[in-house]
Amino acid sequence: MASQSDHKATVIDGKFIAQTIRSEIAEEVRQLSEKYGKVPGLAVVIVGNRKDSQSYVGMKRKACAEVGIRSFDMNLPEQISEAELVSKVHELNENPDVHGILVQLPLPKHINEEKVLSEISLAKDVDGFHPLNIGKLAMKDREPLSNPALPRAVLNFYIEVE
Ligand SMILES: Nc1nc2c(c(=O)[nH]1)N[C@@H](CN(C=O)c1ccc(C(=O)N[C@@H](CCC(=O)O)C(=O)O)cc1)CN2
Repeated sequence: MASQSDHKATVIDGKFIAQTIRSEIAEEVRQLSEKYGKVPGLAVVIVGNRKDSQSYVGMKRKACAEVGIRSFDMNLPEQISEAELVSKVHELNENPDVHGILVQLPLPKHINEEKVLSEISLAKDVDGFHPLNIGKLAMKDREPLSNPALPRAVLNFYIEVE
């Protein structure tokens, strides 16, 4: 039986691993653009002025820029209605240059988060927060969208290539 002393602690260098993954993604994005003329696009939607949310969103937009993913910034006012926000999500669903959508949480109290998240196209749900993606609803007559053949840069994006 293995004793505790048989196990050596390994220090994980998270910054190095993150940098390695980002470099790999940057290369995959470059190849995707070169081969198919398609640049992955991520829409980052933020509602209101919460400092923490703004900071997370800023980091996500910066990370996109670093690897060559085009980010579509949508900064919406705190007072936006649920119906208006859903309509913005629908616009992004229809935009062929937007391959991934994330809505920063939490949303203001007057907005039903689950309703908004359920309006994000399943194919563009980068957070995987859609009720179908988190398994709150059963998949009916649908093929799972995750395709292991897609490179990591587009794992959560769905880009149709000819
Ligand atoms: N659309 C989304 N909204 C929110 C998410 C999300 O994943 N998608 N998560 C949080 C906010 N958030 C990112 O947006 C986030 C919060 C906290 C952390 C985290 O790892 N915290 C660590 C500290 C990390 C560090 O210091 O480097 C911790 O708490 O231990 C990551 C992401 C809500 N909204």
